[in-house]
Amino acid sequence: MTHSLTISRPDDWHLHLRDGAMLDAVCGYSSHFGRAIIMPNLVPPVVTAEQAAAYRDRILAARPEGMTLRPLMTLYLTEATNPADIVAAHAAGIISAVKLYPAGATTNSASGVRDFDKARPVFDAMAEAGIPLCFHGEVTDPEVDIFDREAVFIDRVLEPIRRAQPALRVIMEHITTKDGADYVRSGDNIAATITTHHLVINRNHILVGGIKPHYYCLPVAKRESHRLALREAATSGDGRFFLGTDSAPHPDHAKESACGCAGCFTAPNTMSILAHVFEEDGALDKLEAFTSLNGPAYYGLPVNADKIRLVKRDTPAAYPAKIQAGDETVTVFDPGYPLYWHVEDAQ
Ligand SMILES: NC(=O)N[C@@H](CC(=O)O)C(=O)O
Ligand SMILES: [Zn+2]
Ligand SMILES: [Zn+2]
Repeated sequence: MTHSLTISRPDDWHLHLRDGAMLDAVCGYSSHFGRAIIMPNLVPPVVTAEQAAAYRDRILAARPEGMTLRPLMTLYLTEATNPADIVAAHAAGIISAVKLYPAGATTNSASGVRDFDKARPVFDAMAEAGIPLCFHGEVTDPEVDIFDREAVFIDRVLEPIRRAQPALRVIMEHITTKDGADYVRSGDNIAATITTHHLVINRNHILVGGIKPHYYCLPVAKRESHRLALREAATSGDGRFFLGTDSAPHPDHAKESACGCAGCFTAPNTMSILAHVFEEDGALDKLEAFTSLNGPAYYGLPVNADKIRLVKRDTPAAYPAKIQAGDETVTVFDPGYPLYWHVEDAQ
């Protein structure tokens, strides 16, 4: 039996496209998406409107022929960020959001924020201008267990910031816990992205039977009960949860290392995996809300006017196990099962 489903073109509300040869190699794999929030954690980070505009132009130039993805740019918040610069970049249409990395929390986050009080003037200006703030929500305190860092971030950092500035529009990026999902449901002006891979893997996938570097990302996947809580949130249709793939390519040599870096590259098979996951949970009717409706509603943008079609066939969808990026390879996320949902453009 062939099933098919036509949905508004999805958006990716959290995407790493990198730069240079890696950008050229990965950009085309996000072609099913209408728009993507582009993460600013380049080396050096994207901290000025000029850098964001130049990066946007490099992304537009890297799109293969016929690809329509519109990059929505972000600025990387540092302790030196001037509130007026953010407001001006947003008013000029150069940026759609600002990204806050706690210093040292994840890949290329060394220039992030250490003392959150220093960013209060930025939070106030963003609240007034209605600019969304995306958080990598983990504390970096070495005393806090890595599996607890998201939950502790909510209590120690996010809740005090939101209490001081309730009008700030917050997105908790890539939530990995039931705590995160529950917190998002508990208030106003808060939403969360959920990645494809956190709907598929728990921490056993990373550690049982040998260490699997290609399943290591940050925040690290948690125990099964948390994965199930994320599945419930994503497939519920609740407008506060939407897709941010966090597709984060790294060269294989950097991941398959004694100190392997964090990130899963999911762009090539994300929509096929999501259709599989939503079908498994009897929630295919909620897929469009998660991938195509809830994100634009929270960001105050229109839903994409065009559509894509997902077709379930008897033969698995083909995607590469690895891609070439310059003289390096990048491994594509393996969900561990064949994917029968194929993605097509629809009229
Ligand atoms: N998610 C990851 O594990 N890695 C991301 C950074 C991030 O989103 O935290 C990356 O840039 O590689
Ligand atoms: Zn992150
Ligand atoms: Zn990310």
